[in-house]
Amino acid sequence: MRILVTGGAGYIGSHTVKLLLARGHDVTVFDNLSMGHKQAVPADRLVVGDLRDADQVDHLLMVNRIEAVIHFAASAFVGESVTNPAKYYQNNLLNSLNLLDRVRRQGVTRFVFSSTCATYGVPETVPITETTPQAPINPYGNTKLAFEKMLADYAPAYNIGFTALRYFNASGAAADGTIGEDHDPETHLIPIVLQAALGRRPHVEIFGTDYPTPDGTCVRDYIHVEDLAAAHLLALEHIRPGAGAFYNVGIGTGYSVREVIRTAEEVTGKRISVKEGTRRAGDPPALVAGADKIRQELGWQPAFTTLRPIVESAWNWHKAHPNGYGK
Ligand SMILES: NC(=O)c1ccc[n+]([C@@H]2O[C@H](COP(=O)([O-])OP(=O)(O)OC[C@H]3O[C@@H](n4cnc5c(N)ncnc54)[C@H](O)[C@@H]3O)[C@@H](O)[C@H]2O)c1
Ligand SMILES: O=c1ccn([C@@H]2O[C@H](COP(=O)(O)OP(=O)(O)O[C@H]3O[C@H](CO)[C@@H](O)[C@H](O)[C@H]3O)[C@@H](O)[C@H]2O)c(=O)[nH]1
Repeated sequence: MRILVTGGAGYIGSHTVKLLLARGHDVTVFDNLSMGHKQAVPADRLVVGDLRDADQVDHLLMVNRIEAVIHFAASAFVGESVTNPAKYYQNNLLNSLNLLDRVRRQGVTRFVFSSTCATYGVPETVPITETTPQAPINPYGNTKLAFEKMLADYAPAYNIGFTALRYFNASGAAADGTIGEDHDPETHLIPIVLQAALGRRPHVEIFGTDYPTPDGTCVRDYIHVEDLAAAHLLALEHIRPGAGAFYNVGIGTGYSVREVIRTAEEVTGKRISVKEGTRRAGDPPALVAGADKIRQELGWQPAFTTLRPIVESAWNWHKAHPNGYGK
């Protein structure tokens, strides 16, 4: 398939591009490199540009005769979305709408969207299923939910088929060590903990120890980035024009911030210094996936089902690339 991958030089995007290429797809990556890395994708696949430029997007769809779009490009930090919501509405909603309108005009009928468990807000029950009411508690989640709704309205009207994958917390790195997670600034827990283990940070701050969870710290479902990539391939294969589907993608087990730190200490053999801090705005206490639907309907099967091998895979990358992709 001829596929346009927006945000394909980013963390999850680059792992998905790697898998798509390995399966023989014809991939064009479109990324403004605001967060992504040109080293994360083959040079001959990368087009540097911004989704704001709808004409460039339109041109790419046309000249490359694109058959499917996987849309990763977004601003994706929960905390930042609370302090700078304008950035999130511009990038995640308006720029995504630009893309979707050009997709519509060019008659592309397959669209896969990176949604998030942040659309559920503070869920009434855990694990979260796809029918759990969506009520985001941060601007990031609001923008992602709004775009889900746009897709649902566009699909039958314009014969676009879509799958929205609601990822839980992406983590880990490629098994062959070639690509991994490198954000600047880094805000995600696992890379921060591993940077502390490498001595590149003095300590890890725990954002809140008074949550209604077993040890008082937030609980998340960490899903390996290669298992996420595999979910995109399955999604592409199952899309039907004019119809949409929503799937949670997680392992179904939650780990607290303290458990992540403890696991990282075991994996790295290093003591990690911890500072107990206050809550970060916009964080729900516990997000754990009920992911039976994607297993049953798409036959998705994660290779990583517990935290430890996920942290090991991330550690292999961070040890080998202490400066990430470098400057
Ligand atoms: N990381 C997670 O745990 C997680 C969980 C749920 C959902 N998601 C979603 O998955 C997607 C990918 O997340 P990630 O962690 O790989 O993030 P990332 O920041 O590593 O990747 C996003 C990529 O999009 C690019 N980009 C951003 N705005 C752009 C624009 N206007 N035009 C062109 N390129 C642009 C960035 O340069 C970057 O390479 C995002 O949509 C995010 O909201 C991530
Ligand atoms: O230095 C840190 C960093 C994080 N945390 C906590 O660790 C947990 C995980 O945080 P983080 O790794 O920043 O991920 P999330 O905030 O859960 O957000 C990620 O996961 C979401 C799905 O849950 C995605 O939608 C987002 O794009 C992605 O950034 C949260 O409870 C944080 O409060 C800390 O205690 N200290």
